[in-house]
Amino acid sequence: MKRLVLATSNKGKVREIKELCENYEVVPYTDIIEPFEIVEDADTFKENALIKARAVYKALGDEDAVVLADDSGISVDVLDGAPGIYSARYAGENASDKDNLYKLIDDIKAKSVTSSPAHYTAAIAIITKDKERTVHGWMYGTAITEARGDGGFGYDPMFIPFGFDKTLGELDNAIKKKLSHRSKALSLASKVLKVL
Ligand SMILES: O=c1nc[nH]c2c1ncn2[C@H]1C[C@H](O)[C@@H](COP(=O)(O)OP(=O)(O)OP(=O)(O)O)O1
Ligand SMILES: [Mg+2]
Repeated sequence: MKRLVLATSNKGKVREIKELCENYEVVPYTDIIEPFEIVEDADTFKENALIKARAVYKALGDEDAVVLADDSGISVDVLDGAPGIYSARYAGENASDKDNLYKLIDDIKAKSVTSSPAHYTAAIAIITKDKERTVHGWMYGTAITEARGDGGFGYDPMFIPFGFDKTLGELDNAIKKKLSHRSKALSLASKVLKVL
């Protein structure tokens, strides 16, 4: 089985990517080398995914490694697309998922609405010795001003995917697996990986 090293320290992403890439031995880089800080200072999801994948590829020092990074976030229409690429640090540099979630709820409430169209974006970068590749996936829906359910991670308790009336915190995991920005991006990524 081909080994895929994930350039992430987000346990929610690791769990989802493992579930979605059954044909690979998926290993977070933190299982191989000491975790280190990666500064995600680009201004697009794509460039930030490349920064993470390049940093881990270099740190592994194994030219045959296949490294996959995910940079993702939620964009809320009523907030002109915020937090977007700043999703992980919306409530501050060391903010927890909960801090970010409740700040987003407060900021939507401050617009005097109880919901807003929103979408998730995932950019996936894959690096091998000869090439860098990127793919994207999106999931559209509604951001609401309360947290419901504890499934998924991050902003999932306040996100209702289009066509449903429950949040990703409440819905069965199988639904997110089918619909998510990450699963769509990974489905394209799997086509890239097949030709490696
Ligand atoms: O499916 C999702 N369900 C809920 N929330 C999500 C999802 N996908 C991304 N998100 C949120 C979490 C975090 O606030 C930000 C990602 O930030 P992002 O920098 O890509 O990830 P991270 O810092 O947590 O881990 P790492 O950079 O090590 O991969 O968007
Ligand atoms: Mg990050």
